[in-house]
Amino acid sequence: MSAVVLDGRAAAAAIKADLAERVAVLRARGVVPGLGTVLVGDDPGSASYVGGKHRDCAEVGIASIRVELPATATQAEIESEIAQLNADPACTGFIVQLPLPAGIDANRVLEAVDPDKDADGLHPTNLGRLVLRVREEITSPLPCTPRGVIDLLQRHDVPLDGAEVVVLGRGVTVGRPIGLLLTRRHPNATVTLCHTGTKDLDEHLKRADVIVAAAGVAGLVTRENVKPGAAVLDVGVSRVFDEASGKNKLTGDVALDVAEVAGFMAPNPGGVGPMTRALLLTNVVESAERAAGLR
Ligand SMILES: Nc1nc2c(c(=O)[nH]1)N[C@@H](CN(C=O)c1ccc(C(=O)N[C@@H](CCC(=O)O)C(=O)O)cc1)CN2
Repeated sequence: MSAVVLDGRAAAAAIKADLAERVAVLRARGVVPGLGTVLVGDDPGSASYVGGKHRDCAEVGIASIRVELPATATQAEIESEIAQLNADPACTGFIVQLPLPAGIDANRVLEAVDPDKDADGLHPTNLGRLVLRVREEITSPLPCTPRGVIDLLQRHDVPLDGAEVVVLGRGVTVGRPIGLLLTRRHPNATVTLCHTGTKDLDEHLKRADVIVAAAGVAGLVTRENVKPGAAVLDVGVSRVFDEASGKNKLTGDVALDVAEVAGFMAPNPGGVGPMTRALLLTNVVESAERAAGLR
């Protein structure tokens, strides 16, 4: 078997084309959506992700506001920049790029963001809304990577009703929120949250119809622990030394030969990453539409 590729680049391009039309409608009404980013420190990976977010903004007509602080910035300095973005009418949504330097309390930083401008959907109020009022449509920003994972599965008609879904990783951007969102959208999916400390991980993986691997451990999922026909989405990122180039290389959680047994596979790169970026823009446009009374 050779897996159907869950092509995040193609799906993200379609989402961005739709957003460009919606931004044009907003602009015609005098509303210009604006994404703010707060980047603290000089991590090249984070700088590159933030750069990508602003290129995406330019593509769909969203204005960009960039805040950059040195790695020595204090908690108070970061929170002061957040307060300014909260108050800035040109900024309709913003994010603080994670991870933050050691010594900064990321929870306090996330809590300082106005929940209505929380483009990452990671404010406690917005995460809490995933738990409450389960029979109502969610009208607040949603966490981007979980939303991207579910969108990619739905676009390819991967069955989720009654599916056994194993999420690998307990981080705040993917592992913890994805079960909350998935069971809102597909109440009959059974979601198991596993991690590097899970006993008998292999048994959980072998039972799964869908695996979302976000543990950040290179090659953790191998073809031996994947059920034939399962959907496997590689969201993990780790840097591994590459003998050939003498440099560190970005590597996912899923071994490449898993594609020989899986039914669907979201590769890394080219799978969920581009969806994370596209859904961030979606959150910004949706916030602007809500503020303009269009939703
Ligand atoms: N505030 C946030 N910080 C972080 C998030 C987040 O969602 N919000 N997620 C990650 C980083 N991230 C976005 O910020 C992100 C990571 C990867 C990609 C992506 O498109 N990756 C490409 C490959 C890129 C490469 O080769 O360097 C892909 O998968 O094809 C987008 C966004 C942590 N921080």
